[in-house]
Amino acid sequence: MAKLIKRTLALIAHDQKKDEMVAFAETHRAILAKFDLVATGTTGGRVLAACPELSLTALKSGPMGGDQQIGALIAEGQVHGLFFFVDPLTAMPHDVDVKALTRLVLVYDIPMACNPSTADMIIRQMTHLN
Ligand SMILES: O=C(CO)COP(=O)(O)O
Repeated sequence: MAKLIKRTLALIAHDQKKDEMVAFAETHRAILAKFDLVATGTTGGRVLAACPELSLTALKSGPMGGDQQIGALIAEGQVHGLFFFVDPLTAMPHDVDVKALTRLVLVYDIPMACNPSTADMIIRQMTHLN
């Protein structure tokens, strides 16, 4: 029987990592097209500009609560994978939000990739999900 509900993946990239997120989305656009996507605001805008065919909902920008929105979706069981390209070299005003989000990923055992090489491996494993 056909599956009626697509699984959802979340995409987030800090500013210094957004080009890498766009490259990731372009490389894997065929797989990503099989999922519903959510993203923080600026990341979502960049990905949609590069891959307008994707089904992507852009939430608030990270510093304005976007990480928390994605954390809430994880707590509700609505996110099945997180691709969060983290910048380890820049201090973030919303660092506590980032920590809260990654904590919920651990609580709910959601697959998470924090860099492009891990993201490549995980997305290839996800081809069979949808
Ligand atoms: O800050 C972010 C994640 O912590 C990303 O937010 P934006 O995608 O809105 O830049």
